[in-house]
Amino acid sequence: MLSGDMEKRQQMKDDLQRCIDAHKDELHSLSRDIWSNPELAGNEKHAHDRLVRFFSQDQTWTVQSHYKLPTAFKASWGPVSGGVGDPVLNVGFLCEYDALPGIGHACGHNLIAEVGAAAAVGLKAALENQTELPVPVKITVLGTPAEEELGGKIELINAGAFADIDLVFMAHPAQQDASFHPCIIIEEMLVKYYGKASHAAAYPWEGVNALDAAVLAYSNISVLRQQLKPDWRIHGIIKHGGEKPNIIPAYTELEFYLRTPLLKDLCDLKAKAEACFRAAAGATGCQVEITSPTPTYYNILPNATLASLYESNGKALGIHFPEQPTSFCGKRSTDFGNVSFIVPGIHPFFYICTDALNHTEEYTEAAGAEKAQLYTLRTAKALSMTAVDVVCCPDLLKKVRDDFRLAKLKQK
Ligand SMILES: NCCC[C@H](NC(=O)CCN)C(=O)O
Repeated sequence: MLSGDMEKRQQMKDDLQRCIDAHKDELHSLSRDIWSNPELAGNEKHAHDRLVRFFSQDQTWTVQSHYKLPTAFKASWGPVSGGVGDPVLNVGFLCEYDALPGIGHACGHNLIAEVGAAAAVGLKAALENQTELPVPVKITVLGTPAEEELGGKIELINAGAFADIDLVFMAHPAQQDASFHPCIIIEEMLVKYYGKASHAAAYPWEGVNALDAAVLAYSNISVLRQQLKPDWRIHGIIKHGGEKPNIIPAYTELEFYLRTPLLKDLCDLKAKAEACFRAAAGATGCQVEITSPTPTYYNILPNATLASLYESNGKALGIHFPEQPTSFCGKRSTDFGNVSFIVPGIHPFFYICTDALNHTEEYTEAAGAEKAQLYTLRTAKALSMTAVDVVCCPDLLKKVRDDFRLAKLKQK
């Protein structure tokens, strides 16, 4: 027999599930439209407009397009319950929608957008008729572009977009369901070599070969890798290697990603990498310019209370959470990590009915397939149900906030 409070929460969870199911075709159309029109980081114009239209069709949402960033948006609803002047609990849901170059939505960000929209619409349905919540509740949906490049969430943090948000939820497609999986710190290094052109056959001795520097740099990093800790990563490309075989390259450009679990390790890895890049310049007589053009993505802070609630709600919906997620490793990164340092939240991973790996063409196909929908909507329901638990139970909200404070202390 459920207690009165539990009975009310269950009724709210039933309401949100019915609402999400009632909107399933519209939600699928939303993510399919985004999937069919892949746009790169910072250029998600169609996705932005489509999501703004999705929320604007319901006049009870207050929608701000081009919110602080050209392709970010904000949709707000509420507050409900409580009296004028009462502190408001602002629950945030994040939508990502940037694709990858050449392979479209190979990370399923179209489904991230669908999960965020569905969970927000579901929570609204659960709250609409509530007049006696512990605190007034507001819902904020943030369209957070450019996760794969630029770090849209970090720009939004710096612009104050998260200042009044108390909880934050999103979920990411993967190969299995996991309420938490470690995502690590990442920093990009852009390396430019400047040499001197000359005819590569007639007067090669007159040239200073920037491609030699690039090749040496790549090789230096490749041998450095043997001496790195097993959970560190460094990987890169030669973005520009020259114009023609008979012109000794005067300019080359390389892009590298450096990843470590902890910030102090990142400093160590950056120093080792920089030594590799400068050695290549010295060996060839080139000048070198080393920059970090995008902000550092932080690791995701865990929140045990939110993760446990998510698992409990997910299991009630039939989600299987493997003891140890095996088929995908944690060596990936996300700008949600930076959000997790300023707002308590969760970023679960969810199965979409494929064993394909992210950032592959097979995953792109899976992210646009009908069979991903059941798992996508189920994830949205679990997120929304978790939000219901927290907004209805001040003790849980306190535990969430305690977890957040403890996790941040452990980072020091
Ligand atoms: N330049 C940042 C790359 C982030 C990228 N993130 C992911 O793959 C996670 C989901 N999109 C990464 O390479 O880890």
